[in-house]
Amino acid sequence: MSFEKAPTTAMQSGAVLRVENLSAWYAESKALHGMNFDVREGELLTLIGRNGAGKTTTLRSIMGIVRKRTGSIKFKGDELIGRRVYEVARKGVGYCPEERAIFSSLSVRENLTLPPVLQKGGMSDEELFKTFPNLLRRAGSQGTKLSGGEQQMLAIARILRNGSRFLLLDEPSEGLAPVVVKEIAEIILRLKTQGFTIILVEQNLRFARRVADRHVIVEHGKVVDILNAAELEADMDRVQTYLGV
Ligand SMILES: Nc1ncnc2c1ncn2[C@@H]1O[C@H](COP(=O)(O)OP(=O)(O)OP(=O)(O)O)[C@@H](O)[C@H]1O
Repeated sequence: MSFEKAPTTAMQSGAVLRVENLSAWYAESKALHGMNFDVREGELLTLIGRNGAGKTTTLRSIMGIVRKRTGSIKFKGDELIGRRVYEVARKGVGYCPEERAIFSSLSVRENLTLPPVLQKGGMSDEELFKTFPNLLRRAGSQGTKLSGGEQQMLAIARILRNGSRFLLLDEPSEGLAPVVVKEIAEIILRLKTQGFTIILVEQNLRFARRVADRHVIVEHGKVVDILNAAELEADMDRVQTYLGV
């Protein structure tokens, strides 16, 4: 598999998202234990770590899906802790869950147009279909009839249409064939070039390496290391040790 190299991000300005001492719970069970990291405008950051490390919980905590949290999550200076999911979404944060959440009985077009536009500047249907030509071909097909890759594209397209400029993508490559993974990587790189800010949870290190500016390594609900793309390339052993591969 070969990817184009990620475009270098222009010197990033300040943090658009700042996570400080974030802890989170599922009922009485603590899943995050004081996470600290930030994301700069236009940056593509990955969360990497073993199964159960807390990557998905971090995205769900930012989005407000996990409600029981302490610490601070500041988005453009506003505190997100205490906010409801719809309020976070209205601020321009889009979440694409691992399970993709496609309405199976609806067509591609209906899946795209059903959710409300939350922010001005969402992609028009024309732009969307240009970015995702496969979806144009399948516009009338039912959600269940789509391949895994098409479902992933639809899930991403949906949050672009609603105007989100800050994207939380949970394992978009999961379960997809290498050729489709490559297509998704190219779409993500294009979004980055267009100025979207992205947090990507990814187990596929090869995929993560090709698209990201920085990598946040998560272990037992904590950030144990942060490496930029060049540092990761220079010290793959370090990352592989974290991942246990
Ligand atoms: N709905 C839930 N209820 C209770 N515990 C949960 C729930 N979801 C996750 N957990 C627990 O929280 C911890 C962090 O899980 P999380 O899904 O965030 O990890 P992850 O790094 O995303 O791993 P994976 O790639 O396996 O999803 C794990 O111990 C997991 O068992």
